[in-house]
Amino acid sequence: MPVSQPVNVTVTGAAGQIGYALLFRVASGQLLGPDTPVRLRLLEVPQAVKAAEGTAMELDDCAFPLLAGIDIHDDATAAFDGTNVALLVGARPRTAGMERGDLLSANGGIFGPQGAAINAGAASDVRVLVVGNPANTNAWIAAQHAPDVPADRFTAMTRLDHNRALAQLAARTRSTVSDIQRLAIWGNHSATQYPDLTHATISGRPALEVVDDEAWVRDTFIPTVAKRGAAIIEARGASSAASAANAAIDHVHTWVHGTPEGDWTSAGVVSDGSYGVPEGLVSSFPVTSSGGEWRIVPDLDVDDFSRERIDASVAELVEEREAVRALGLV
Ligand SMILES: NC(=O)C1=CN([C@@H]2O[C@H](COP(=O)(O)OP(=O)(O)OC[C@H]3O[C@@H](n4cnc5c(N)ncnc54)[C@H](O)[C@@H]3O)[C@@H](O)[C@H]2O)C=CC1
Ligand SMILES: O=C([O-])CC(=O)C(=O)O
Repeated sequence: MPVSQPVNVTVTGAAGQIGYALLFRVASGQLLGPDTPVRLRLLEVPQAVKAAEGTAMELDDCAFPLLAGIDIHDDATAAFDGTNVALLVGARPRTAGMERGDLLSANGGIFGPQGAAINAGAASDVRVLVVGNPANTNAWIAAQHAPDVPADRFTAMTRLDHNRALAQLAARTRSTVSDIQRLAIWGNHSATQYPDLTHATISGRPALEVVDDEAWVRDTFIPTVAKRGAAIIEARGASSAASAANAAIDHVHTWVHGTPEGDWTSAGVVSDGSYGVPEGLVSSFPVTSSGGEWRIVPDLDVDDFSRERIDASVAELVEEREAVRALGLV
């Protein structure tokens, strides 16, 4: 990615609540670093373009030295033309009475064309992060419509789950999040996800030994992390926004700048068949990043409990993929 030339960052759903928490941080340099100017490309549906214009006015008013310009679009082809980083946040949320198939169908109608637009015009180094739910399957749909873009450029966000797990474990063990390494989220960004402590360490000691309470891990830690999105909605009356934006910043920053030596993080990436996850599915794995590429952490031992949890979440991903196929969306 160029350092002196502005990097084009396209954000879809720019007028939504995550968009509002995300754009200012991108423009201030937190996404790509303090030496990289950015040009923002905002994509919204026509009825939300005016709100996006309001956000753009506020971005101007911040006088960010790294912000090289803002373009606002209601057309995906224009919004992704020449884009280097695509943050696909805008999605059709689930509303009362909506079945899973309806949600997949509505989002297939968004992420298929956006994948095609990325295929048609994005820069050759494009990196895509899908935040909009169902994030893994939306990323898979977009990738299916972008045959000329290497599939590993399409990723789904499970960094929020990873960060939630770090916070829960730190609180329980009276440690800090920086003491914790090698925690992992596996599977789907949904309630079936598997937050895995079996390889995690806290200040170098096995996390499970520090916790020393299997029942807490099984009955409290895992469900708390997996259902945190619903708990935030219940408490706030709206879904996670600032923490989701923060995780998107973390995901792309790590992708571009790498993981620290000896540690890893979690991201939804296209499976290469590792750990029995069918090739091609976008599943969360423990991953490292270096040279701008994610790599699934190889050769981890998977115990019986973990195997069962990973398989259950991956089964849900397979079901989503089959439902999308049955709907004729790919
Ligand atoms: N992966 C994750 O960890 C998380 C994912 N999410 C998901 O992120 C998505 C966005 O959340 P919020 O910002 O809170 O929603 P929101 O409803 O506040 O904003 C969504 C925005 O997307 C726009 N939009 C809809 N269709 C679009 C299209 N085809 N092109 C461009 N823009 C479009 C809407 O006009 C709206 O402004 C939701 O799907 C939510 O479930 C939220 C939190 C965490
Ligand atoms: O649960 C939701 O609707 C939003 C979400 O993905 C999360 O907060 O993890």
